[in-house]
Amino acid sequence: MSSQVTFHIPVIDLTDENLKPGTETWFSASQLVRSALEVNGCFFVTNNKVPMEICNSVFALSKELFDLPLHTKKQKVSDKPNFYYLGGNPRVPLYEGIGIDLDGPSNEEAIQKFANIMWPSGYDHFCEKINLHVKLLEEIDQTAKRLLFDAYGLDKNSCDSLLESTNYVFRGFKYLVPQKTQSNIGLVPHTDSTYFSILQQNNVAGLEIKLKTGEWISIDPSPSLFIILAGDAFKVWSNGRITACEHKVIIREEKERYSIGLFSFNSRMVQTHEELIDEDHPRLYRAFDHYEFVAFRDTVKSQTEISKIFLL
Ligand SMILES: O=C(O)CCC(=O)C(=O)O
Ligand SMILES: [Fe+2]
Repeated sequence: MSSQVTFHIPVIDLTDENLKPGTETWFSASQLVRSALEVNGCFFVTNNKVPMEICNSVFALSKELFDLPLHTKKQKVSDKPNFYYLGGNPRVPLYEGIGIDLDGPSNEEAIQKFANIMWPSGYDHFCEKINLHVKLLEEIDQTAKRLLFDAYGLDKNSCDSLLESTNYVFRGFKYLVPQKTQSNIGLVPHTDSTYFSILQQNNVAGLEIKLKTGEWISIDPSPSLFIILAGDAFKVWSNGRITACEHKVIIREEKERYSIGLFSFNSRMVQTHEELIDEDHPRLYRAFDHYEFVAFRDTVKSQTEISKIFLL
């Protein structure tokens, strides 16, 4: 079992053949995942099953998508807040993001619907490759969540219902190279509203995360290394045990940067898991509608204000 440590952040090999529920390997990986999420709110995953050929196609397709005219990218693709095109924000002028609302767990129709809006005459190659990649990322997401649930020794049925109520959004990002007079901030420090955000870079660095110590570290941009960040929803679900990982994007290279990610939300309410509430750990947070929270946090600028929103 791989437990190589990068800046004290473990790397879990999800393709390890011995990684099966009930084994010693599973148990030790689940403890690593739990402690990594409680301390720094993130860990790395390697998955040799994700063929580089698919990753390369997906990054090439993401570039094609961003090359479309602005009015095409800005078309309405989802009713959910932020599950669509974002760009032209004067606070982060280098940044562009575009989302595919998967409308539940992996859903070929949703990808097709998105592709038909962007390319009205159809684009089967886009649908095929994105669908394959999303499926692999979803497998990573669900295995990582099961490892976490087992580390807390939780009831399987209630955890299954959390997985079933997941709504994924697959997003691509593009960052311009800053001009001489421009700031190199790609994205300001923030936590995500998600349970997990699984991020993949494409050889151009930029993603930085804040450790518990307060130190910011830059994440290796290799496309074969995925980073899983815990977001606000897991902090609330875990009754404050899990840290929502603060991160930002800083463009330090003279190259356009592309990244992609799978983000998990709840199509119902986000609430604290009952088994994680007891006399020693009284309930800290109120339940909330995930999409209302996403919409609300857009109106609030400070991270401190955001983390107080769901406190009782
Ligand atoms: O581009 C990246 O690597 C990070 C994107 C991100 O943090 C976000 O969209 O919330
Ligand atoms: Fe983020």
